[in-house]
Formats: sequence, C-alpha cells, structure tokens
Amino acid sequence: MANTLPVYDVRCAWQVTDVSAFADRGGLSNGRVGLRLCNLGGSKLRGNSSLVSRSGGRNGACVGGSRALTPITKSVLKTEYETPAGVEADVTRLERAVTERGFEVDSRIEEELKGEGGFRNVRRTKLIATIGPSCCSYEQMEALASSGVNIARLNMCHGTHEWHRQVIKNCRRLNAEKGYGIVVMIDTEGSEIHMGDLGGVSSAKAEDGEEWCFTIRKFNGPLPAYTLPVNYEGFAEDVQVGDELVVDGGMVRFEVLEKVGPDVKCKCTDPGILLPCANLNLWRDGYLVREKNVTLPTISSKDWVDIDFGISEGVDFIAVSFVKSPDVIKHLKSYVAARSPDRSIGVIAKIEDANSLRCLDDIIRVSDGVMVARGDLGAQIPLEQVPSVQEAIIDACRKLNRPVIVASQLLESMIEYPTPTRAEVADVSNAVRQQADALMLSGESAMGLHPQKAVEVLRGVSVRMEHWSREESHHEKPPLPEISTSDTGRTSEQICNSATQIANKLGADAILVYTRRGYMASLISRNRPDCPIFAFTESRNVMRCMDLQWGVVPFQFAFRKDLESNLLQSLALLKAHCMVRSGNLVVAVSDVSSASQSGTGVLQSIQVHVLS
Ligand SMILES: Nc1ncnc2c1ncn2[C@@H]1O[C@H](COP(=O)(O)OP(=O)(O)OP(=O)(O)O)[C@@H](O)[C@H]1O
Ligand SMILES: CC(=O)C(=O)O
Ligand SMILES: [K+]
Ligand SMILES: [Mg+2]
Repeated sequence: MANTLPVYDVRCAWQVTDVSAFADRGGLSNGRVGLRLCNLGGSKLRGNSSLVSRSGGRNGACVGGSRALTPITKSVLKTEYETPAGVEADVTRLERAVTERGFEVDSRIEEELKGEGGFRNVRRTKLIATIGPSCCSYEQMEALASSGVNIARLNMCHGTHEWHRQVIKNCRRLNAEKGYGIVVMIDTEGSEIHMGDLGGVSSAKAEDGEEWCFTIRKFNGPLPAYTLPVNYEGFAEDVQVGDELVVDGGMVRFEVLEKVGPDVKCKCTDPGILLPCANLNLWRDGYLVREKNVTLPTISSKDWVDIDFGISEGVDFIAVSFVKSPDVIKHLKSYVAARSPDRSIGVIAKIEDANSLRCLDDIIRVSDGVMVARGDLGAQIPLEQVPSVQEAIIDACRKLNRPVIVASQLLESMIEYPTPTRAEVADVSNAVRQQADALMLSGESAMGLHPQKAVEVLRGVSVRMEHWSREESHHEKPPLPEISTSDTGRTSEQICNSATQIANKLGADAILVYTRRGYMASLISRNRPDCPIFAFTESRNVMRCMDLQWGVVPFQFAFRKDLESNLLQSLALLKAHCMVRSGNLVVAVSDVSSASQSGTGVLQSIQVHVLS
C-alpha cells in the first residue's frame, strides 16, 4: 500500500502515517485510500465523485485527520504559577518599542497603513485560526499570521499541554521577532456526551446499514471492530430503542436498535467519517433529548486543569464550550480574576447548547465576548434555524456591546480543496455583512490541506464585503439602545455615539480613542463607524484584548496629561512613521480623565483634527 503513495503529492509525513493507521483498521480498501490521497495532492479530481466519494461529509478528507498523532494524555494540575512562556520577551520588546518609538502597533497593520490603501483598506473583521497539526510549526504559523490571523485558537479537546505550550511559544516568538500582535485563545472541551478516542486511530468510516456498538466499557489500546466508546456513564440507561443518535453535528447518524447491558447496538443511517471525541446528540420523536446534558457540568474537571494551564501560560481569552446559563461564566470570571489579578483574561461564552438560547442576553451580559459555535449548535437546534439564530446572537451582542465570533464550517470544503465553494463565500460574506467582530476557522486551518489559502479567502472576502457594505448602507444605521447605567458611563456612551456620527459625516480617516481599559474603544466599535478606530492604551494586556473587536487597531502608548497632548503626540509619532499623511482628518475621544484647567472636574470632549 505505502508503495503507491509517493506517486502523489502527499505533503507531510503524518498524512502517510495516518493513512496506514486507517488502512490497518480496515476502514477503507487500499484502492480507495489510494484515490483519496490522489485527491489530497491537488484539485484535479475535484467534483469527480465517482472516484472520490464525499459521502464522508465535512470530514471527507479525514485521512488527513490527525488526532492519532497527538493523543490526549492526562494533564497534571499546575498549582505553581510560572511566568508565562515567552510573555517576558514579548513584554520586553513592547516596552522597548514604546520607549524607543513612543508607541507599539502590530507590524502588519503598520505596513498596511504605510501602503497605498492607507486607512481605508484596514480590515475591520478579525480573523481567528484554530491551530492543529496542519499549521503548528513556527513557519506555518508565520504564514498564517502574515495572511492576517489576529487570534490563535487552541482547542483543548485535542493535543497535550506540551503541544499547546509549544504553539503558545510560537505565538510569543512571532510577536517578539516579527512585531506581530497574535492573541491566544484556549477553548475548553466541555463535558457533553461525546465519543472517546478510537483506540489510537485518527478516524473510522461508518457505512450505510452497518451495525456499530456504542458502549460505556473502557478499553486500553485498540477497539474491537465496529465499537465506539462513549464518555458518559449513564448513556446506556438514557437511550431508548428507536432514538436517533447524531454524531458530530449530523456528519454521521445512527438508529438505536437494541440495548445490551453497557452496550447500545445501532444501525448507521447516514454514513460518514467518525472522529475521536466527536459529540453525540440523541433525538427522540423529532425532538432533541436534553435531560442528560443538563446534568453534566459545563466546566469538567479536565476543563479546570486546562483553564489552569491557560492562566499559567498567560493566554488572552478562554472560550467556554456548551454554556447553558450565565452562572458558569460568572463563576469562571471570578476564578480567573483571583488567579490572575494582574492580567485580565477575557471569558468567551460559546453558544452551542440549545439551553443557552433561553437566557442569551443574560449570558452575553456577564461574558467578555460570545462565539456562535455553529457546529454543535446545528446538532441541537434544527439546521434551518442556525442562520436566524446567528443573526439574532450578533444583534444581541451589538446591543449589549460584546464582541461576537462566527465559527464553524465557514470554508469547510477547503479542508480538502484549494478553493472554496460559492456557497461558502456567500456564508462568509453574510457574516461580514452582519458585522460580526470575528470569523473563525476550525478544521480548515487545524487539519486541512490549505490553511493559509483559507485565511486568505477570509481576508479577501472580508475586505471586499466591508467595502461594499460601507458604500451601500452609508449613514443608514439604526440607532442602538442606550446601555450605560451610571452617569459617567452615559457620558462616555454619548461621546462615542456622537464621535462616530461626526466621523461618518465628515468622512474622517480614523477615530482615535485613548482608553485605559478598552471600554471607550468598545463603545466606538459598537457603532461600526465607516473609518478604522485607532485605540491607544498603556497596557499590553488591554491592547491584546481589544484586538477581538471589530475595526479596532490597538496601539500601546504612554499617556500624556490630557486628550490634546495625547492627540498631538500620537499624531506626530504616526506621521513620523508614515502611518498618517497631511490632509488626513481624525476625530479623537478619550476616557483618560483630564482635570480641567480650572480644577472643577473631569472634561470629556470630541476633537476634530486635520493634519497639516
Ligand atoms: N490540537 C489539535 N491536535 C490535533 N488535531 C486537532 C487539533 N485541533 C484541532 N484538530 C483537528 O481539527 C478538527 C476541527 O477542529 P475543531 O477545533 O473544530 O474541533 P472539533 O473537535 O470539531 O470540536 P469543537 O470545535 O466543537 O470543540 C478536529 O476534529 C481535529 O481533527
Ligand atoms: C466551535 C465549536 O465548538 C462548534 O462550532 O461547535
Ligand atoms: K472545544
Ligand atoms: Mg463545539
């Protein structure tokens, strides 16, 4: 079998290993493995479904799947906190930049601003890439970063802490050596019902009509044929004969035939590729069976270990899977605040559990951001509801002033193919048009064949659609409801709303905001102004956290005594570095309190400045 492989463009060793594992398992005949590899080599066989069946669903390319290579090992709870790896180098570089140059900004943005397009072409939608075996080396990550990735996501369902630590190190190194501002997000596994690992192989294929056994028995090493382990002890008790078992958001489906002790015998009704740790959902008489998942903790004991790992590594965001209520987010936020008193870590609520839709606003209010996790969400609510729920979540986040990420299957076919489908481009465009703060790649970057191309597609589509939306809906934005409750909050909010209106009316090139914790930057971003938002802050931590927000370009900068001095000083620096030009018009606001000359209180103002 292996002899046939070199004929084709098989790109890296793990794919070959993987295929042999696959072939050994007897999942596919040798001939078909050969054909699949053919396909991995490029686009020539595209659409030739008689040769390459895509009935494996979204994971049709999963001979390239990778879990077998990075088995999950048991992690050890870290109680002592070390200095997060590489954070020091990153901080030192930033401090040096701030002292030597007076400010710090992501080198990629700096290049963009110096270029032809200047302000106008700055991408407003932020890009997130899940890091996996296809893109985890320093060079591969550099390629993704140079194509515009703002945030690296680490899915704690896969890989060891050692593996994740190395990826985080690569991020720090890129920031320190290349001047990038890559932000790090971890994503918890959650304890919803899912399959265990597949005894060391990276995937298995279930064919139509085959009988498989889902079992709560534990195995060490290879699994018996047609057997799949389930992580949840109550599984065999909870299922009923006739239930539909939906795997991985609908990629494979089974019907429950019979229960025998710890084993549940099922018949495959929708064939496809089974991946380790894939989520399982039960449907009965056309309804999702919810009871079982309600009793499982949102943050499992493994998740707490992973969260401790994230805190000790100095990550910027923690995304929580299968959030059901606001309480868990509140709990985690206070835990993180106690464990990491000097650095804030943003907590992102993933909306993928049907229960979360009943208390969506409350969840959004207590979170630092939200993710529309369409993969699992699509298994818990009817698929045709996903687009309207996505729009509702985006709107709710805008109203409540929280950043929102649209995730999963944006460019799913690019796991295999070098170009996206037209439908995928339309889906990405739609999310950009809805003005989500960020778009996220999952398998496309983690285990796909074209991670960099996928990022480039997101970037290209974002810039194009943002441009088009600005032209189309100029000044037609409906007013947002007021969100502030305190007097100072209301003042800031009105200042930001008015600054945006002024900037839009005057066709400003940028809004400059001087902000200590990023709140004012978020209030401006919430208005989705026509021009980019340059957000100056003193804190590196705030700078990183602001990078999730739509249209915000974060700068680190040492504040002067008042808005006017900050404005003049930062413009002089930007001009000296060719990032602004004569004739540029900027609107500036600040939450850095400046005592008025007469000493009678704090003055907030909007300044308009045309560069000489
Ligand atoms: N660190 C990793 N090591 C190995 N494979 C990975 C890693 N991260 C992601 N992958 C692969 O990429 C696929 C898609 O990644 P993604 O993060 O969307 O995970 P998922 O398991 O589908 O679940 P979810 O996103 O709902 O947590 C995974 O199924 C896995 O095969
Ligand atoms: C991202 C994720 O967890 C999902 O779509 O299910
Ligand atoms: K996850
Ligand atoms: Mg999910």
